[in-house]
Amino acid sequence: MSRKSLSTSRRWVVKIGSALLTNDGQGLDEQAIDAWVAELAALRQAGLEIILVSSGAVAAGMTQLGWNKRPTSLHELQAAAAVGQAGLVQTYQQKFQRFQLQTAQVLLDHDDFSSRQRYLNARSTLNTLLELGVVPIVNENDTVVTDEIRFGDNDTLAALVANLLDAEQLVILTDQQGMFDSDPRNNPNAKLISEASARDGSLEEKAGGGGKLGRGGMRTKVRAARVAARSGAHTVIAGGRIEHVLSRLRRGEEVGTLLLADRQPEAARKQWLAGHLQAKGKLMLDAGASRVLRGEGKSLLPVGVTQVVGEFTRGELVLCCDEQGTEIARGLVNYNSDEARRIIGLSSEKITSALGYGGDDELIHRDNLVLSESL
Ligand SMILES: Nc1ncnc2c1ncn2[C@@H]1O[C@H](COP(=O)(O)OP(=O)(O)O)[C@@H](O)[C@H]1O
Ligand SMILES: N[C@@H](CCC(=O)OP(=O)(O)O)C(=O)O
Repeated sequence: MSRKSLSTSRRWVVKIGSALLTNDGQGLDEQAIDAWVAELAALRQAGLEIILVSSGAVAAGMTQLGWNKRPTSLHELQAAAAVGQAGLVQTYQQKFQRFQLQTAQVLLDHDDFSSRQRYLNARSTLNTLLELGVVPIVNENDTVVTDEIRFGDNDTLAALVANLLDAEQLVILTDQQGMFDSDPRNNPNAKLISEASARDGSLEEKAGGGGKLGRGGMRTKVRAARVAARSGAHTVIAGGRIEHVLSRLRRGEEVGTLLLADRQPEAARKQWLAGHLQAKGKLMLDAGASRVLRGEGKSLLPVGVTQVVGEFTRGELVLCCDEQGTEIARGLVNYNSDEARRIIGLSSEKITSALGYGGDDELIHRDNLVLSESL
């Protein structure tokens, strides 16, 4: 059943990562881009709506500026992205034109997802482009974001775009055949995972970081699958160098790793974006925790909580309130209310001794937390 959804879905977000797009850092891999564009164009012409999330601005800019080492300072990365983004989009534009397809550049940042108005605006523009038959090419707006708010990797951005547009499928193309049970760069015996639930907690332990060109590695891809699953989108992580990878996926062939969403799209969407869940309790936060949640989008740790109000079980929705009692976020809690009462105020390493058994470090993981202003 699971691979069948790839053949029947109508809207895909396809993400192509930096590790794939560049010739080992020596500019854009034009031949590879030719092959993906040909496949994407064929899928589009067969009626599948495609949103392309493409990395490569920094890598392309580095070559144009004659730099052979990726800079570490934000301002140099931004300068490289500003130079490279133009060339990147122009490359796609020319290649899609051969198939009589128009492209559009869409640069998004964190604020576009957290502000309801900008979120709705981005959604309607992207939907209009799709209705017009245009292929939107999305990247992070690297030149304006700051360290605190940038996604950094495009896996997260692609998952949020899948949420935004109710895509049924997120396809992440990378430089490995898919997700392995450990990083194949370090373990030659690593085995490819064919299928798992996007919410399988053990995946993150098997996922390592990225290579010298990519940003997030497998870790951000696993997290992206979980984010995509919120709106019901399944995720495939597959090798971008596999011949005809996209058409093979479309045919339902067993390529790469399929991470299944285990919620229906409508339910997930209502829960997370329209805020339709009934809150079962409240966590009162100290000033530090409120600041971190609001400003940095981090997980909520027990140490920052001063009081637990109401009764709830693990996995239920609770409100997070600041010292004034104002709701600042809501999320799905990792402990029931009794356990939460026993661990609040404690640092994460003390959770096991307080409860007599081990559990999550966070009271609410950031993937399960939404700031209330974004609802
Ligand atoms: N369990 C795993 N399975 C596959 N790849 C993994 C795993 N853990 C870490 N990786 C690494 O993730 C890298 C891909 O991520 P990244 O370098 O960020 O590329 P991209 O630019 O495509 O996002 C691979 O080259 C691989 O070495
Ligand atoms: N926005 C950046 C992409 C960041 C990046 O490399 O992400 P990823 O492809 O997920 O490793 C760029 O265009 O260079």
